[in-house]
Amino acid sequence: MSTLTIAQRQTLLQPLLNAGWALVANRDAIQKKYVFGDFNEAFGFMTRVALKADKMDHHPEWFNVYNRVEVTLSTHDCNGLSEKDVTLATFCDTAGSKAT
Ligand SMILES: C[C@H](O)[C@H](O)[C@H]1CNC2=NC(N)=NC(=O)C2=N1
Repeated sequence: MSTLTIAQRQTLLQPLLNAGWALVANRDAIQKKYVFGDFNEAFGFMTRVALKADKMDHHPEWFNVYNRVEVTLSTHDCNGLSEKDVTLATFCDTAGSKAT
């Protein structure tokens, strides 16, 4: 697994940035903050993402308090953003569609 090429960053990353993901300062990673109606919705989101992550063998770095979930994605094996991060970020946005 290698990090995204310059071209891939334009074609694959840009749509995620347009959808609310942000580049993390001083790190080749992306982050998105989700706000749900309550903890139940937030944890349901985390459950769906966790099952997908384990199936992909590609796991998020995340923080949850009550109805908020902050997801950070990067690929440790290549120390940067890879296509796996794009896949998981896209899944997060589908699984997190109830977020405000
Ligand atoms: C041994 C296991 O396959 C690896 O450690 C996997 C697990 N999950 C992972 N998750 C992420 N985000 N990056 C990785 O490089 C990674 N590697």
